[in-house]
Amino acid sequence: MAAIQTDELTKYYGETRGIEDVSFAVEEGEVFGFLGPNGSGKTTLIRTLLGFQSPTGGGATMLGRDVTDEREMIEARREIGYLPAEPVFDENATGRRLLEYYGALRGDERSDELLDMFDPPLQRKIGGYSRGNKQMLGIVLAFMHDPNLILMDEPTSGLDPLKQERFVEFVGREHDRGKTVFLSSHILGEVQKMCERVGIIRAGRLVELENVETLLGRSGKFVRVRVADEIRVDDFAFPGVHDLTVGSGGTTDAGDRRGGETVTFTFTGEYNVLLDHLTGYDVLDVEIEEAPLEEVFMRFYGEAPPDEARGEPTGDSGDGPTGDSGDGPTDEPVDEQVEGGG
Ligand SMILES: Nc1ncnc2c1ncn2[C@@H]1O[C@H](COP(=O)(O)OP(=O)(O)OP(=O)(O)O)[C@@H](O)[C@H]1O
Repeated sequence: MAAIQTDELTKYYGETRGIEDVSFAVEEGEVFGFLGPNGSGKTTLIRTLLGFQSPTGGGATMLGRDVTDEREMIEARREIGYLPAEPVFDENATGRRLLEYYGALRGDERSDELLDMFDPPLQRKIGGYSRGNKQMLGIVLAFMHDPNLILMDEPTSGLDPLKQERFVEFVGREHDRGKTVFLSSHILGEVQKMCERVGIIRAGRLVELENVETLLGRSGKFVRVRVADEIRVDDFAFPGVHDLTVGSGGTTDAGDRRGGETVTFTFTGEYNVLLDHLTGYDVLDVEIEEAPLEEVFMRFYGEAPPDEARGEPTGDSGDGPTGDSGDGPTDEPVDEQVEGGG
C-alpha cells in the first residue's frame, strides 16, 4: 500500500487554481520532496491531503484512507504528523503547556529525545518566541507521537544553519527507522540531501516526478577548465554546452577575447567531443563535477505552462465543508490546530 496516493487531485479556490490533476504515489518508507516556486501549489497539496480542505476534483488516500472521509482521516491522523509552513500557536500558552496538551491528545512517545535536538524555551509564552523557536516547537509537536507518516511544509524555514543540519540528519534517521516523509521545499540543496525522489510542481501541475539521482544524471556535469591559451567563447559553441562563462565571472558575449583564462559551463553532451575539443588547448587545470539540482530545476522553470495566468490569486478561499479551522488549539485532535489560515 502506498503511504500517499493521489489521482488527478485538483483544488480550486473559486476561480484560482491551487493544484490541478496531480497524480503520484509515495511508497511507505520513502523520503519524498515536493519542490516548486512560491505559489505553485505545495501548501494546497499538503492541506488537501490532510483533509483540511476538500478537493475540487480527483481523489487521494493517506495510509489507505480516503482524505475526503472525515472519520477515516481522524483515524489516520493518529499515525500522521504534520508540520505547517508557519506554525501558529496560542501566543498566551507556554511551550510546555502546548507540549502537555498535545501529549494528552495524541500521546507522547519521544518529546525528551526531540527536545535534546530542538530546544525551544518551553517555560516561556509562545508570544515571545522567535520564528526559529516556533519552528522547533512545531517539529517537536509534529513528531512527538512518533507518526509513521509525516508531512512537512518548508520544514527548515526559520531554523539557523546548525539546526537545519541537525534536522537533515534527523530526517535521515527517521528514514532509517522506516518512516515515510513527505516534505515541500524550494531549497534544492536540502531536498537533494534528504530525499530519494522528488516531484516538481509548477503553476499547480506536476511537471516532473523523478529519482534525485536520475535528475542529477540528466542535469549534466559542471565543467571548469583553466587554460594557458586565449579562449574565444565561440570555440565552445558545440552541442551540450550551456551557461558558458569565460574568465572570472566573465561575459558570455560571442567574440569576447581573453587570455590565459578559465572557462566554466554545464555540459550535457558527448564526453568524447568535449575531451577532443580540450586537446586543442594547453590545459592547466580541469574540474568536472555533478551539476547542482538547481540547474535542472531552473530548466523546468524556464517553460511556463500555457495557462499559468490562471494561477493568480483572487482572494476567494472557496474551501469545502472541512475547510480551514483557524488558529490555536481546539478540542479536536488534529494537527491543523497549530496552523493559521494559510
Ligand atoms: N485560501 C486561499 N484562497 C485563495 N487562493 C489561495 C488560497 N490558498 C492558496 N491560494 C492560491 O493557490 C495557489 C497555490 O498556493 P500555495 O500556497 O499552495 O502555493 P505554495 O507552493 O505553497 O507557495 P509558497 O512556496 O509561497 O508557500 C496560489 O495562486 C495561491 O494564491
